[in-house]
Amino acid sequence: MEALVSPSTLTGIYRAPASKSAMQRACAAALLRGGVTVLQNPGVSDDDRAALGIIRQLGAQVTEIDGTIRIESAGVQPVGGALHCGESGLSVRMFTPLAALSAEEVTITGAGSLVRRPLDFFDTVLPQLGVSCHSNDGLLPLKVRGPLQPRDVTVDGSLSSQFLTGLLMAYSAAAARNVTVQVEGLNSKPYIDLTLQVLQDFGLKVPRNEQYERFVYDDRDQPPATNELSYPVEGDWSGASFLLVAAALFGSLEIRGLDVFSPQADKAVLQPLMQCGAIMSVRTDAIEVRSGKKLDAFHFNATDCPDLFPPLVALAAYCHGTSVIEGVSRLAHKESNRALTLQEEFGKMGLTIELQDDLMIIRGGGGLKGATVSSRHDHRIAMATAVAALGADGPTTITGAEAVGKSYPDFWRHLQQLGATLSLTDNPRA
Ligand SMILES: O=C(O)C1=C[C@@H](OP(=O)(O)O)[C@@H](O)[C@H](O)C1
Ligand SMILES: C=C(OP(=O)(O)O)C(=O)O
Repeated sequence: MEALVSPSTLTGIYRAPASKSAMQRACAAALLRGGVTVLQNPGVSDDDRAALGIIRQLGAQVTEIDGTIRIESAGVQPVGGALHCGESGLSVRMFTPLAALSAEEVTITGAGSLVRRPLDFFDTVLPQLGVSCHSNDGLLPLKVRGPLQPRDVTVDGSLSSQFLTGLLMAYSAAAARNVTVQVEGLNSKPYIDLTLQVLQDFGLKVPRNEQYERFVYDDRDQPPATNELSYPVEGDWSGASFLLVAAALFGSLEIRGLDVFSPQADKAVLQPLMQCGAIMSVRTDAIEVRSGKKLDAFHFNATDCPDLFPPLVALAAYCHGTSVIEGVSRLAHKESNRALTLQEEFGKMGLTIELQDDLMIIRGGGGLKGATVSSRHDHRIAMATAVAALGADGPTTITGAEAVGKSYPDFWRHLQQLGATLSLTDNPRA
């Protein structure tokens, strides 16, 4: 699919979609806690659908009722011995240790860019926990056979926090006692806060977080969950960050459905927006953002919130001066190698981006030109180029526009509803 986006301004009230990070964790936690959970405001992205499919494959009954999702579970009980993770990095990394709670062999597969994303962590760590694990040289498909036994272990958290999320969920489900997960070089730390928050919300055992270096399970038992749990999935700061940036540059939006106290990493988008001088008012019920001021360059460290690079590149393109975003090394293993993809695709619109070690240096304020760019099958590249296109000197064609489905299938419709001039066609050129 192609999106043709013309220069436009956005106005109105915007409601953020459900966070896929929160939704996928909620699916896992509902499977693990057992009994009945009803998810309110469930996510509808491809990654959310993958997580729902996975918990079915792990034995849960999932029913959609009047815009909610009812999950009934008796714990991890694999059905059919296969897990399909779609293109979701979080799903493969979080659900693999959960599948390994069972004594049955489970084969884990994925699609698209996921088949190139590293999983060596499991080859190293799972055998130390009594799990037999065979990967395709550190890639999918994976075969695991548990049952996983929580033990003291030291793991590497530098490539991705998602492995640790999976491990902590598995330890909590196995009611780990007197064991410690030690982590070296953890990145994307707020995602672990979100994991711990979800464990807490679902009544699962929560380890003590010692400076993101040790996660300590004490000797207490966790009381069994009894009552039905109704869980509202929180709004998505990651998807909304594109609209926050768009409003700061080209319009005026009242953004609702975001929890300003959320542990989500991408809430940090407010910092560079404030630093560059965006006109904003942040309240607990809504965030108002509008354009109208010349924005200045900013310096921001995105090591712990790497998904903010794409929207922040769109922001930096229109900020006057040289903006610097730190944390480039975190982008190598996303849906695309995002540092290079951003450099190449924004380059087509006339933006100069330099990559220097861990720094992305963006020379903004010179205006962008309408061009033909590709999402490179990466949802966040499609959304970032769309935001940038709103201020370009002519129309921009974004090929592979369907990529947004991974996290935010309503993205194009929402942009249109807020006043963007855009059309979608089914041309499959990518
Ligand atoms: O746990 C999560 O929900 C995620 C963690 C982050 O990954 P890393 O920990 O690999 O940085 C983030 O980039 C990804 O989109 C979602
Ligand atoms: C990298 C992402 O997700 P995941 O790692 O879960 O595939 C993302 O949403 O940008």
